[in-house]
Amino acid sequence: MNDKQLVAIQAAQHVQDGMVVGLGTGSTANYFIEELARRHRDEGLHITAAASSVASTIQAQTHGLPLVALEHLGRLDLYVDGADEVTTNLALLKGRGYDLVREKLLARASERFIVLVDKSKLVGHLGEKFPIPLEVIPFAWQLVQASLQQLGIASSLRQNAAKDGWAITSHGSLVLELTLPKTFKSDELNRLLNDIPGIVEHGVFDELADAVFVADNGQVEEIWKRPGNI
Ligand SMILES: O=C[C@H](O)[C@H](O)[C@H](O)COP(=O)(O)O
Repeated sequence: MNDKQLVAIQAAQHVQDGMVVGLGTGSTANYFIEELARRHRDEGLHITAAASSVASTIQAQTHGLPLVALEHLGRLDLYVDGADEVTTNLALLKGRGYDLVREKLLARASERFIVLVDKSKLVGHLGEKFPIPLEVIPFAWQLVQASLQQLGIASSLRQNAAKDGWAITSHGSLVLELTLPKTFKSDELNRLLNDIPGIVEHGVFDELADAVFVADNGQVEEIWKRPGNI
């Protein structure tokens, strides 16, 4: 069993009967969906799931999890997802995939948000290893880029790796990737990006995670924001 699978199985133990559970996107979240489906099938665990992307919808359908559309949700009990970077104050960088909007909606609407990473994702500040992704309304990308330039932040459109052209999200947005000229505190960066019109959503998840489960060579450490809140 690899570290991503290990941490996902541990997170699935936090799911209780009757919960509404948000399903993240990515390779780690896929292991969580598999384990949740196994508990649903083998242990009769009764849950309702909400998917954060087209990819996690298909993963849940393939494994036979009952899904509810976001339109029908007012709140969730638990959201479980991976992340690209995690700081010591549990701020996250997400969005190497394409589904920031639904991911942040679910993270915000959930009673608890558990993040699953391996040790390689721990960083000193956001943007240390990856550019910060922004989903932007297609007709606004140059205006958003100009707003960023005024703040001294360079950005470029994400390319579609599989074919010529630009990356397009599930909601038809373009993706701008930012290279930060200096180290920003996560709350400062969050505020700054929230203030720019034309940005649909961005990859800085500040003050949203309740716990980060970190896998390291077959061991899992659970870091809870409020100790004892397990
Ligand atoms: O949009 C992508 C999500 O933020 C993923 O949760 C993140 O990229 C981590 O993915 P993985 O679990 O595959 O490392």
